[in-house]
Parts: sequence; C-alpha cells; structure tokens
Amino acid sequence: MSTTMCNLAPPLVPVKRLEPMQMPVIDFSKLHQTSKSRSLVIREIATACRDIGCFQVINHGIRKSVMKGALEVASEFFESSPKSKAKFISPDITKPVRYNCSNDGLSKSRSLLKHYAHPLDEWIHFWPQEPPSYREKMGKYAVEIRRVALDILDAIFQSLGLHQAYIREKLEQGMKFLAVNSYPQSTKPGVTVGLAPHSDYDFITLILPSCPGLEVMDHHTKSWKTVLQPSDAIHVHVGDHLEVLSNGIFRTLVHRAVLNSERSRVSVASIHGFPMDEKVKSAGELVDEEHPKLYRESSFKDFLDFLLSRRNNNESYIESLRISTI
Ligand SMILES: O=C(O)CCC(=O)C(=O)O
Ligand SMILES: [Fe+2]
Repeated sequence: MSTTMCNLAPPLVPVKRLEPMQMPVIDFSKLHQTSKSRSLVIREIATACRDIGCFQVINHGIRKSVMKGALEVASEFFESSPKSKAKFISPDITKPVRYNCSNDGLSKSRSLLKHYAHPLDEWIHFWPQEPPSYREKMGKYAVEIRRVALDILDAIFQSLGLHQAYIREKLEQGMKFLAVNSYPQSTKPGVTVGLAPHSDYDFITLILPSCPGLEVMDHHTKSWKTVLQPSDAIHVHVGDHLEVLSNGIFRTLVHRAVLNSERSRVSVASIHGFPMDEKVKSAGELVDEEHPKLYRESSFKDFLDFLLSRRNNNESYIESLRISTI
C-alpha cells in the first residue's frame, strides 16, 4: 500500500467482538465519609491502578446537567461554521488553544479542540465563543472535573505513601488541559480506528464520552478490551508521568478510540499534570537498592519537545524515559 493511501484511509481492523474490560466502579462519595471507608476506596483505587491501569468513578459530585452541558457544547463547537473553527487551527502543538482536524498520525479520523483549563481565569478568554455558551458550560465542567481529579490524585499518592504537601502544591499550580474530541459515525463494516493507540503523558486522564468508543489494552493479555461506561460515570486511567513518579508500580495505559457504528461521538478528556517546566521524577521514597530508579525525569515541556522531535520514530514517550537496566 502506498504511503499516501495510508495517510488518507483510517485503518480497518478485522471485525471481532471485543470483551469488555472488567474494571472497578468506585463509589467516590465513600472517599469522604469515614476514615475506614476512605481507606477502602484508596485501596480499591490503588489496586485498579496497579493491576489494570484504569477504573471508573460514580457519585463523584459532578451534576448530570454539567456533564450534559459539556458534551452538548463540545458537539455544537464541532458543528459550528468552518470559519469559527478556523481561527483555532494551528500546526503549533504548543498553543494553549488549538483546533486540529487533519490526520496527524495519532488522529486517524478525529477532530480535536485542545485548550488549557487551569487556572481557568487565565485561559477561558481564549476559548471558543461559538456556541455562545461554550465558555460557561465547558468552564463549569473544567472546574468540577479538576476537583475530582485532585481528590483521586490525593488518594493515589496516599496509597504510595508519598509527601502530599509538595505534590499538592505542584498540582495546585499544575498543568491541566481539556482535549475535546469529535469522531464521525463509522460508515464502513469492521472497526475503524479514530484515534490511534497511545498513552497520555500526564498523571491521570479522566474521560467523559457521549457514547462507547474507547478501548484499552489489557496489561495481562495484551489484547484490546472495550470500555462500557454508565452514563454518569467518569473513566480514569493512568498516564506516563504516574508510571514515572511511582517508579513503575503503576503502569501507563495504552488506549485508542474507535468509531461508533450507530452515531458520531464526542469525548472530553481532562489531562492532569505538574506545571509546564516542573520535572516529574521517580519518588525518592520508592527508590532503593532493591528498586532502582527506572525512568529519567521529565516535564510537560519535555513531552512537547519529544513530540516535535519524534515525527518519524515510533518510540513512545514512556519508552524514551525508561533507563536501560542491562
Ligand atoms: O475519545 C476517547 O475516548 C479517548 C480520547 C483520548 O484518548 C485522548 O484525548 O487522549
Ligand atoms: Fe488519550
């Protein structure tokens, strides 16, 4: 097949009914009830991160109307006029607000609106104004999902026995952006990949989808599993920087999005990490003679530089950080 054809046609994967990923659905309200229920939830989260790299949360306190509002304005943005979207188009991946609707290797058949979302006051003025309620509705979701993410990260770091204050401080100042994704309905028989397999660079990613389409790579069987998500649940998975910080106790989750055969799909992925230039390194508490440091330190800025320099190389970011132990 010629390279041109490769670039134009989203890859077809043989039709095969995938098994759903068996993952815990965690009742988040129990995190703040008694110290006993908190300990149990922390243990559930840590086990999920260690064994499968993902879980779902319910009773997280984000109102249904806020989740619905975010998905609605996401769809409306992608349906808005080409002119209103065009002003966000840029080949520069370092832009704080960026719209991309071309096949960039990772996006096979996906349009992406990416925007920084914390501190919200600093960035919201750059967000789309079409539809007119975009800033208000996506802004509400951005604030609420960040609260959930910080609570989950607190629980994860507590399970690892790490100093909360330093990490909390860095996360307070931290890098958070929203990747708002749009995928067309699949029109072909078989499975069409909309977003190619990848892992996220961050600590954790939280995903709110409008319908099924997310698939995750099972750590144990190395096979794809589909993600079934109750409508008010949020999907959470481990990213590269959590693998680094935990010195490999938790492993980043490879995932992809396939096109839904019944409808078009939008998803809002919220990405959480340290500030742009802050290096993430394997926590000192988790490194000793028996557990040598497995990763090089790196920041979000280093990740962007990696993407810019990679172009023709298939190495993933986490692979580029692994220290050879041979
Ligand atoms: O659309 C999805 O479910 C996945 C999105 C995703 O992986 C991303 O934005 O990094
Ligand atoms: Fe992702």
